[in-house]
Amino acid sequence: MLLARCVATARTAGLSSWLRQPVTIKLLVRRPTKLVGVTLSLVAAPLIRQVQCKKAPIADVSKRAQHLAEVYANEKEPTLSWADLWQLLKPYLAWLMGAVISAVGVALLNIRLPILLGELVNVMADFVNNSGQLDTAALTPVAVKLISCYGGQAILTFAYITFLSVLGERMATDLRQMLFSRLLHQDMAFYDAQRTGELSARLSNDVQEFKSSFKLCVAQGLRTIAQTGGCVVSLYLISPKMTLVTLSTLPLLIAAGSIMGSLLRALSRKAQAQNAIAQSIAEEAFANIRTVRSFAMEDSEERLFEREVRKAQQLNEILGVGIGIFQGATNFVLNGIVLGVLYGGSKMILTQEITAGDLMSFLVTAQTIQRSLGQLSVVFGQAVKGWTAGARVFEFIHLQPTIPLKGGKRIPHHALLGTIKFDNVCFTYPTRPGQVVLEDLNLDVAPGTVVALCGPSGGGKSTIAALLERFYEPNSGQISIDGHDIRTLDPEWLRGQAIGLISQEPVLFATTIAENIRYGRSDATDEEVREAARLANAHEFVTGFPQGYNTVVGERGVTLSGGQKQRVAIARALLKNPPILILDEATSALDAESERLVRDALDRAVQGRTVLVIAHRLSTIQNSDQIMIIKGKRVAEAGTHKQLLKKKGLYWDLVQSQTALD
Ligand SMILES: Nc1ncnc2c1ncn2[C@@H]1O[C@H](COP(=O)(O)OP(=O)(O)OP(=O)(O)O)[C@@H](O)[C@H]1O
Repeated sequence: MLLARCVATARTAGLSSWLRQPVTIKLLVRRPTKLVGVTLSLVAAPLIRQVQCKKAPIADVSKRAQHLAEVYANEKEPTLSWADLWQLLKPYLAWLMGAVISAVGVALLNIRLPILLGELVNVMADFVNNSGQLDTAALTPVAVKLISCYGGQAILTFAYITFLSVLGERMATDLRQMLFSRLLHQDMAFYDAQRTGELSARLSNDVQEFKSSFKLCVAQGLRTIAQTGGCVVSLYLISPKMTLVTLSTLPLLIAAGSIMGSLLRALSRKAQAQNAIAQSIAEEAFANIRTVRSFAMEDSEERLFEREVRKAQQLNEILGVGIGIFQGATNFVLNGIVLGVLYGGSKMILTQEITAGDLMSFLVTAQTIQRSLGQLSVVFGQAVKGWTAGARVFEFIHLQPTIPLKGGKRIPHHALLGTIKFDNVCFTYPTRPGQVVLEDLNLDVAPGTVVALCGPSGGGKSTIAALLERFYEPNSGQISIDGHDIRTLDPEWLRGQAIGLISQEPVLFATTIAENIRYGRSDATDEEVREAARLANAHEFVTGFPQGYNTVVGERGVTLSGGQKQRVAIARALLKNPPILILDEATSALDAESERLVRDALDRAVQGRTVLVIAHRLSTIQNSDQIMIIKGKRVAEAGTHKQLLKKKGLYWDLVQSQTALD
């Protein structure tokens, strides 16, 4: 095919006629140039095609991870206080005490067991040496003690594991609930700055890590500490002098341990932050899977995730090495101490301060301590991780929102007219303090009227709606409803009953249609839900589904069309029956038929309410009682459609641009 194309192209280039022509200088120069050009293009075209057909190179999406890393690097290190821990443990003190007593009991039995075994060996050695007969009278008490000890150990082990499991699970549940509740209460500005992946990482991974570490620390830590304490007493009984000399090394050990501990904590924090970055990337990819798919970015996302997960792996490996060094060094130092005891002890034997038997007992007990401390260093490594995880959880639990969710005045439903007033409102978003969005904005909305807010994109229309719902506080100025400053009104009442918001991209929950509509008012009857759906032009399509109102809509309502989602959202808002309604470009994302249905529903919805319509379409704008053009951080023009048309100016420009759109 390529060859055929070559020939054809050569023909069009006039190869045969060129060959038949008389040779001139001009011809010699011009035609070969043309031919070379054609030949080159013949060769180049498939190559270019091939290059174009090749899959686009994987885009560099690393900035996302880089941005996340910067966010984490700028965070200050969260801390966990003993008071936090106490607050968490207080309701479960009985379980904790049960666990502590059982764990210490197991430890004490562990100290007792070797002694009993020794006694048993002595009794057996006695009858082997002396009579050769089994002396059951001497053997039975020791055997009974030993069996009771084993039995006690089994029961206590069962008890402390059970107590700890109950305690750990209840504490983790409380922690999750506390964190979730505190997160739900945070200001919108907090959510503007946070990532959902990070929040869910704290809610699941960090709480899990904290719980496991706590259980391990109480179980193993307590046992080993009790064991060590018991052995130190035994040591003291054998030789007070040698015990005190050995213990004098403790402050040095503790100091070294603390330094190492803080290094490990820093490492652990880094590793956990990196885990959260990887999780954020995965969650974002899942949440935006349609965008990922439609841009064929699976490979890029995969690469990005792999890179970040590998970084997390490396940091965790370094942390593992750090913990390994710590444990190795601890063992080395402890062995050194045992050696030192041997050296000092042999000198004491020479000076007849202790017997060789005492030295032997001292060494065996010291070795038990050494083993316990070795285990303790493992516990310590885990404690570092748990402490960091706990600190990350409590960091958000301690965060105080600036706008409360509850508390304040409520205007009775029958007395609420729905007058809205913005007085010299200035506002900048907390996450972008350098950009003034509204400056001395004044706005008056009479009760029961429909006011269209229009104007250029980014002018601040949605911001006005957000301020009215008190998602943010204005920097200065006042917003009032029926003359009441909204800061004095109960936000729960304001958002839950006074104002209904229908936005451009309504989000539904992954449950049935009925439940999604009932989100507007949880005590609504089935008939009220249906009535709201009828008003919102949703009843017909809902009953067309095989499962009707019990149809599950998928995550964020993904299994419904845009228009259907919008109508369910309108039904949800109508069920609330709010005196003030905000329609934030509620129909702009719909096709003509869906828009007709939705607009029809909205026309019914606005009856008898004060309505703020954030509108782009001329048909919506001109049907409003009043039009306000938001431009230059304030209301640039206001009036009815007719009044503004007379003035021409800004509104005229808008009408011109919108006519084409409509
Ligand atoms: N959460 C936020 N944090 C920081 N800045 C924001 C936030 N939301 C909006 N902005 C900025 O505030 C300005 C006003 O945005 P707003 O959404 O109110 O405009 P709009 O008039 O509704 O625009 P559009 O018609 O395009 O929806 C814009 O410059 C926008 O970038």
